[in-house]
Amino acid sequence: MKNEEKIRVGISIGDLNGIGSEIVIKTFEDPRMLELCTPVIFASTRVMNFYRKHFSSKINFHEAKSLDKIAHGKVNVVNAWQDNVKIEFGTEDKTIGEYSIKSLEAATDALKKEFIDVLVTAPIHKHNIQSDTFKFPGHTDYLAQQLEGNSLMFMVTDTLKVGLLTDHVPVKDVPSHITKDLIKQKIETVSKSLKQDFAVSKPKIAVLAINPHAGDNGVIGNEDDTILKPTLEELNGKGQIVMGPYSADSFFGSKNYKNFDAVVASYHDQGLIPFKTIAFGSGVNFTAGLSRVRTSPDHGTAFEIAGKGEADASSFLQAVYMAIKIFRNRSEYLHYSKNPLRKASK
Ligand SMILES: NC(=O)c1ccc[n+]([C@@H]2O[C@H](COP(=O)([O-])OP(=O)(O)OC[C@H]3O[C@@H](n4cnc5c(N)ncnc54)[C@H](O)[C@@H]3O)[C@@H](O)[C@H]2O)c1
Ligand SMILES: N[C@H](C(=O)O)[C@H](O)COP(=O)(O)O
Repeated sequence: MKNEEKIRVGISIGDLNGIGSEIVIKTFEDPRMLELCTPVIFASTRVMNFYRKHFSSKINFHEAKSLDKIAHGKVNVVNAWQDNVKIEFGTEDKTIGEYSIKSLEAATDALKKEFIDVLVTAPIHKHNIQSDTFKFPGHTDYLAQQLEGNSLMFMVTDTLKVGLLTDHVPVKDVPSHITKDLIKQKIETVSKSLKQDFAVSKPKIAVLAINPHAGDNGVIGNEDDTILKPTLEELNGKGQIVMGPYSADSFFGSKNYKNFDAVVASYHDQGLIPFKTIAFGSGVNFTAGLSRVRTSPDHGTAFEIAGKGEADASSFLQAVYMAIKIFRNRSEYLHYSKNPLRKASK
């Protein structure tokens, strides 16, 4: 990216029958957004114009005929398909699911080839995206395979950050996934992301217990004593500030989370219920730990309100802001860590 150019924000359109199109249009119909960034929507001009009419929006789309024709100052649309697609808001449809994957694949390819700087994904429907060729439970898992690094589902706002040890894992399988190596890798990723993506120089991290009341000395499970505690001790011995395991039930109610830069939860709902309760609408789902930046809003396809003009676009807007902020922080961090200030000679 040249310095004088705006950050190019790639957008995968998500499930065409969900609220993705509405939140994307609501976000970019404000012309001030074009002063901040250059949006590039991966869908089709035909389908985007259908949405424009449906939502009676004044937004104008610019068809970028190829990735090197992305125009600054415009809301670009790259055709990820040419077909005529029938939209039926609120309907789960396998064929529609295929278009969400075409959009995601085209956007990911552009991200890898650096035609876009960051990726913001509108919500997909996890059931109708499944096929013989696409068997991922979500964006995080797909991008983990496409990009370099160790992925981490990191739910973030400016003041609350929750990372997960396990993400799209059925509850019955959670304990077998939580190994010492996984804990070390995820906490290391949280720590690195706090430094490079959020400019926290000495991260302070809290870890939630796996079992109720941290197992109560083995009365309610022993994983906290046998796996989590010794691993946290080891990490602390290496200079990280990692505290816990804390009983998860009272951790957010007591406001203890405010004492930390990030909280690590053992499994999806342990972390996402408090996060979405506190931050629904302003929260952002960030895939940390990978070679490129991807964010998304903290909600799904919301089929029951799709097409009605009722969708709240604030979380998508925050996802765009957050992707830009992380991209800038990371670029700065990488620049300065490659060129550290020389020590003064004695
Ligand atoms: N990033 C993603 O792609 C993503 C994120 C979460 C869920 N999902 C998927 O979406 C599908 C539906 O999931 P769900 O029903 O559990 O969650 P959901 O977020 O779609 O809906 C939960 C509730 O919140 C409401 N809601 C959600 N977003 C809203 C918005 N922007 N404005 C107003 N109300 C909103 C919905 O109407 C519903 O009542 C599932 O397949 C799920 O896996 C995808
Ligand atoms: N766990 C996410 C959430 O509830 O917001 C959601 O499933 C999306 O996951 P991906 O980002 O992997 O699609």
